[in-house]
Amino acid sequence: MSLADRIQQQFKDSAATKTAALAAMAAPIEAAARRMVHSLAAGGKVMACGNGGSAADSQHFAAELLNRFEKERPPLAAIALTTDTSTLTSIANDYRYEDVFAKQIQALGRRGDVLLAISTSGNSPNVIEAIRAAHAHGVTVVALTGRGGGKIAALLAADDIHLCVPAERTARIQEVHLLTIHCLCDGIDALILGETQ
Ligand SMILES: O=C(CO)[C@@H](O)[C@H](O)[C@H](O)[C@H](O)COP(=O)(O)O
Ligand SMILES: [Zn+2]
Repeated sequence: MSLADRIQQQFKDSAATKTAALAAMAAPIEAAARRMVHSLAAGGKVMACGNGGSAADSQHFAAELLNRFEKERPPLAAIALTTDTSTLTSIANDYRYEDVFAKQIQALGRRGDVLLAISTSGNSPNVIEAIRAAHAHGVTVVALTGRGGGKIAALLAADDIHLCVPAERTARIQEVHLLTIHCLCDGIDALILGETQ
């Protein structure tokens, strides 16, 4: 296959994955946006975590909430747990890499907060420990996964929300994760600004 053909195939696969994901994900994305607005309106905050590309997604989402997405509205309480290298390296060095997000949630998590836990495989141990810490502190989990949700699917509580991309390939899953994050930002803004009910 030529390089041009490979590129064309990636675009086609990405578009097809997004179209296939719509049916499975639209309703839980709506529920997640409503849950986040409910938490923010009650004085809660949204925390986000993940590894690699999902760490970047966590930061992308937190920045769009705290600063702005597409419209003027008040800054929203959001934090990525992936950014403070002193915190991350000291927890990984003194305890375990599995604890890098969980310990931050133990310190910062309050009942009614929301954790956006991102993992394409659903199997990253530090994201799993973050979900356990969230449950222990009354923090609702919105899990953004793929590949059936892996171990995270079995770990979620009844009132958690699972946004699972019906795809197997990490890159395609991540592309739907970014679309999902932008749907959440758009939905949160529309609810806060009274543009939708
Ligand atoms: O962006 C990519 C691959 O596209 C990588 O950086 C990827 O995020 C990393 O391998 C992560 O460690 C994968 O973790 P997870 O999605 O399985 O939780
Ligand atoms: Zn990537």
